[in-house]
Amino acid sequence: MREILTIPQMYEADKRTIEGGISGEVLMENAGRSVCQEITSRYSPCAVSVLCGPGNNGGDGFVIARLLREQGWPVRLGLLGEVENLAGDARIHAEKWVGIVERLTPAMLVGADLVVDCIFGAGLSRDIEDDLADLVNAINERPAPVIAVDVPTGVDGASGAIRGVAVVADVTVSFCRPKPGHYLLPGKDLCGQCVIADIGISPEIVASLAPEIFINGPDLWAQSIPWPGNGSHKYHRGHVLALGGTQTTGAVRLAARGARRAGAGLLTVLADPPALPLYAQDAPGVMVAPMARFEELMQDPRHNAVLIGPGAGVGDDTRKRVIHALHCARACVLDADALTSFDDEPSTLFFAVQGATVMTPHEGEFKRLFGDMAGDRLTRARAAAKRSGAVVILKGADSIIAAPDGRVAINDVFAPWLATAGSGDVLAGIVTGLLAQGMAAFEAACMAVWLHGQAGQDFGPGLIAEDIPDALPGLLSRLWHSAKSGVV
Ligand SMILES: NC(=O)C1=CN([C@@H]2O[C@H](COP(=O)(O)OP(=O)(O)OC[C@H]3O[C@@H](n4cnc5c(N)ncnc54)[C@H](OP(=O)(O)O)[C@@H]3O)[C@@H](O)[C@H]2O)[C@@H](O)CC1
Ligand SMILES: [K+]
Repeated sequence: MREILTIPQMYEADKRTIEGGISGEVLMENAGRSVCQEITSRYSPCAVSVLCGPGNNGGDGFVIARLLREQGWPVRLGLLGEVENLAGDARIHAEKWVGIVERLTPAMLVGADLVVDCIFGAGLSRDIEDDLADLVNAINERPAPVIAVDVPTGVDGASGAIRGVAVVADVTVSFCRPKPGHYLLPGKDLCGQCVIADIGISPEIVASLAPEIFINGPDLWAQSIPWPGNGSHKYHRGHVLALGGTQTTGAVRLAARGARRAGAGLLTVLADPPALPLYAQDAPGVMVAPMARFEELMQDPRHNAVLIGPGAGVGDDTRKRVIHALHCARACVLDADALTSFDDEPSTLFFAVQGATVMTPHEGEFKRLFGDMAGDRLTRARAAAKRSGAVVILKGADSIIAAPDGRVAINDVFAPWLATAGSGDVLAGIVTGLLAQGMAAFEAACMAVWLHGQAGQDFGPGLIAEDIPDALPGLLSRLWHSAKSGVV
């Protein structure tokens, strides 16, 4: 279940299921029952207030209220608007509710031990304002736990944006597959624990929608990991050229360690002669060569992956080296200064992309290179990948990995410890190390972001960038043992 459905895909899945013979009324019953089961498995019977909106999210609420009451729970139900104005399946289920329908005001919260938020779901179409905003704030001010149905009211399911105000939920129960808003910030933080319930939409129907958005994880790329075999030698595992700075050497030293720990067979740092001893002394397994030999070394096809950016310096020299590396069609990872060097002429960079290329901008670098694109991070990363022809890793707490062919993954880890100097350099190194071993660009980028995130999550507080490469052997061992036992 790594697929994420967009909101239009979810409506289409609903439609195709109904065409296939399961009625909308039954889907809504299934949705309500799944939420009811989550509630009864987590809480003992207590006073519940079910808050219903005027659409099908509210319709789910009528089912939940009825089923909880049938099990003896004390339930109050409040509706935004009148039952007469409800339509379709929501109307059908509203008419099965035999209790009182109260007005939806903050008075609904008085005495509630548990709140069920069914005000707006996938159909949220504008900001929440006025009395409704007051109600949402009142829900958030009270200590009673909140179960959100589909998405917390106010969270845009497509983007994770907060439309005015939003409910802070303890648990969110959504249906069939997650939506982007469950994984993109800030929405992700408001969902609490996210549960995805099966309401009868078949995997075949989901597959027929050809989902392109995924939660990043081993089942997305583990099959593509190029594990070495008995007959492998170091050249089978690739030879990285990492272009190092003269003044700033730490960035490439960190990146080099990341690339080597990720499995690159050999790694040569190119730098101006005064800096070479520093790189050589830093790690005995690293080779060094003067930067003046870059073009000559690029003629040897065994040098199959190039990292340019960390500590490279912004300007003409970096620009020329990037264009040369891209023209040689080697796997290229472009980070930091390699991206910033093209702020004034991004189309020169995009035009030169031809082989496996991964760009790793953070928000600031992204904006400078791709300009002020419209939309949320997911939409912008996808547009940037299409435009540049490269795999784009838009770094952040919810890193997005987008391929030019439309595939995109959202990373799902909690690792704020990674916000530390040098962490991005290590990530760029890990991507390069995986590309050097022949992994395809999208899979390598996804795996690198996952390894980086897991390293941060596992290590926890106190992490410094140097710790990330050293956490890789443990993570890779886990993946290796899973691969050997056939479990992903
Ligand atoms: N698809 C499926 O597979 C299944 C879906 N199911 C459920 O259906 C839900 C989607 O239902 P939905 O399409 O009726 O949308 P929903 O979220 O109820 O809201 C629409 C209403 O809200 C109103 N409104 C919107 N924003 C507003 C604002 N800021 N302030 C004020 N009003 C605002 C909007 O008004 P309008 O924009 O039309 O003026 C309209 O009246 C989905 O989340 C899931 O829970 C399940 O039953 C199982 C199967
Ligand atoms: K909701």
